[in-house]
Amino acid sequence: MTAAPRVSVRNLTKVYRTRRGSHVALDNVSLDIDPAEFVVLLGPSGCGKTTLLRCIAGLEEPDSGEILIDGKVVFSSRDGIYVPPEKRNLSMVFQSYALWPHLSVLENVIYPIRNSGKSQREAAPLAQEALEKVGLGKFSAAYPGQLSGGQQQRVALARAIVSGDGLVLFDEPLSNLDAKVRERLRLELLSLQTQIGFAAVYVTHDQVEALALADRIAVMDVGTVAQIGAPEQIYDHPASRYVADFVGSANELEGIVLSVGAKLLVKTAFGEIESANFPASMSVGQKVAVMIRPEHCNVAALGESENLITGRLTRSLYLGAVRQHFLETDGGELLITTQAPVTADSDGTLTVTCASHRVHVFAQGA
Ligand SMILES: Nc1ncnc2c1ncn2[C@@H]1O[C@H](COP(=O)(O)OP(=O)(O)OP(=O)(O)O)[C@@H](O)[C@H]1O
Repeated sequence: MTAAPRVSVRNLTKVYRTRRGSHVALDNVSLDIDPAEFVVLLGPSGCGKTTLLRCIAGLEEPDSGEILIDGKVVFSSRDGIYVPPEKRNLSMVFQSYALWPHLSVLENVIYPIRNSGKSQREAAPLAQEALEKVGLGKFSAAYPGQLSGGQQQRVALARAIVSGDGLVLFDEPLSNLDAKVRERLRLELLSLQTQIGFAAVYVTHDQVEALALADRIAVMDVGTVAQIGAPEQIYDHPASRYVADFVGSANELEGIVLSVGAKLLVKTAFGEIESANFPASMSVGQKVAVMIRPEHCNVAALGESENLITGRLTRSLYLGAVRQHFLETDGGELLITTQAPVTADSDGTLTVTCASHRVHVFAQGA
């Protein structure tokens, strides 16, 4: 038997009404989050991820739909139920840390425990233990202003986990921190989550962060969930051009289907391209979008014949872990990435190949 979801969002719609008109921020969104699952809401600015998080938290009241936390209805438009945030048994971590500046680190963490009715004597050791867990045991007497951004976010994390709620909501918690601290905290957050076993809903527009943290990523597109799945599934099998484009980088070109079989043959500006990744409903003559990730293109070896594209190598950039190369072809520019340096032929051109199972084709407009 599988455990009941920690969070169930059912047919949630939220419309913001302003003097300039109304804006549908969430359009019939449904989503289940398992206990101890880490779900990342990913998408560009304005797609509705913060609104969804705030609706789960109870900071925003949806127009219609239902939200259940641990099987208990906390919002239902049909039954007129709206449980306020403090009664939803969840914690939140914000981008701005939201610590009390006049309280010590320990007192900041004690605060939510006291609010839940425990005495100071009961709360203090629990708060100290949470601070030890985030590596700040020695800083309990310090004030937030005396700590670095990363340390302040650790205090916020301690405060979120101390309540023992099974659900923690994160609103871009690492985006104010520099890259190194962000990477460190990502790892710490993951090990805390594994250790404690809370469910996490985490908002970000940073795809690397999403891929690194998530059990499942929900890619959002103007108020809807465009695709939800494990990071590998989202990256390797994007359900639409939008998802393919937003997660990872992609060369995109338009094409027309020439033949449909086990593989699809498409006429593009780069020449004829074969794909083994295409929707079932393709037909000859149909206009399509072809997507090839830069890292799936390799320099063609002698005798190679699959999906060859030749272009003039105009620039190679060394980026440390990878190298980026730009090929000017008759059909436009192609970006490829490699780990090893590449050398153009004596006429300045380079021929690359891309395996057909790495070429994605979508119906135009998908
Ligand atoms: N209080 C509000 N009043 C009116 N419109 C709002 C309000 N809050 C959000 N919106 C609009 O709803 C849409 C979704 O906003 P939301 O903040 O959920 O997006 P987001 O994906 O979290 O974006 P970001 O990454 O920029 O925070 C946006 O178009 C936004 O302008």
